Amino acid sequence: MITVDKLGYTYPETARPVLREIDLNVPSGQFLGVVGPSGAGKTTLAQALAGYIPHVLGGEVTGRVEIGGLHVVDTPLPDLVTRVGMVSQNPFNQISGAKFTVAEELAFGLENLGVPRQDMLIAVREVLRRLRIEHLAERSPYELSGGQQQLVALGAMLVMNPDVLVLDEPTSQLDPAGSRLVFEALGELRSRDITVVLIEHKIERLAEFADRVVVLVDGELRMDGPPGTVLAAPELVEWGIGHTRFTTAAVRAGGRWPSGAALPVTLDQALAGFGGAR
Ligand SMILES: Nc1ncnc2c1ncn2[C@@H]1O[C@H](COP(=O)(O)OP(=O)(O)OP(=O)(O)O)[C@@H](O)[C@H]1O
Repeated sequence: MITVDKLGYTYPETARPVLREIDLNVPSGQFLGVVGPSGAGKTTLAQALAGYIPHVLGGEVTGRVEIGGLHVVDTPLPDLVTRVGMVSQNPFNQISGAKFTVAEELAFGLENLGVPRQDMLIAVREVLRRLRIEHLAERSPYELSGGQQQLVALGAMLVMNPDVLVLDEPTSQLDPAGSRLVFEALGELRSRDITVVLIEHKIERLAEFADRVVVLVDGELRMDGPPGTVLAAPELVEWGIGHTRFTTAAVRAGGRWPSGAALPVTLDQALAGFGGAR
């Protein structure tokens, strides 16, 4: 569970806060999507949730961020990493550099925690299977494509079984099939009560998989609600985020979209609406 209370943040050596008065409660097991235009503060928010802010990046934090009851500012990073995992935009930066194979890389975090070898092997095998990367197990993490590295970076977090997983565009380098696989794997985390915060430009995927979506604009949370409501809001166009193809089609269809029906954000909703209009 995540509790954010009036969070504000200013980077070191800058004057203007990039996060302002953010209030956000995310219950255990919820899949939250975060959208917003470039420069809105999404990555900064992710870093504040994962404790990189202020523990690595410094700067000035106001308000509170709590992860599972731990106050992030007061908790040393090594204590936070067992609770919250972060997959950053650039998977290459997440490779430890200490290991020769993908399987060893995935085991690295558990090894540091002193998890018995047999349990470690079972956990690594399970993650390799879930992300369908068994064939990469003996490869060097440095030889992989960007998309494959994204899967390994995600696997390295999944294997730790954190309470909260924060992901910053984890599928940006993946093909559609790989991207779907990641969204499905994240969707399954609900049943393990893991909270997922996903920053994502692919809003069609969020429409399909997220329980809730928040919109960050210029460091402020401007909208918060179910994907069907938030992603169809007219303001998203004005803010440069845009709509899904299904919403756009219904808007452009004019009178052919049933009057009074909510605009669709997924393919199924669009088919149901247009089918009903026939
Ligand atoms: N290390 C830093 N020092 C100073 N300012 C920074 C730093 N990192 C980011 N910023 C500024 O903070 C603001 C928010 O940046 P952030 O990367 O969080 O936005 P974003 O919504 O993730 O954007 P994008 O979608 O382009 O990744 C921007 O104005 C950016 O220039």
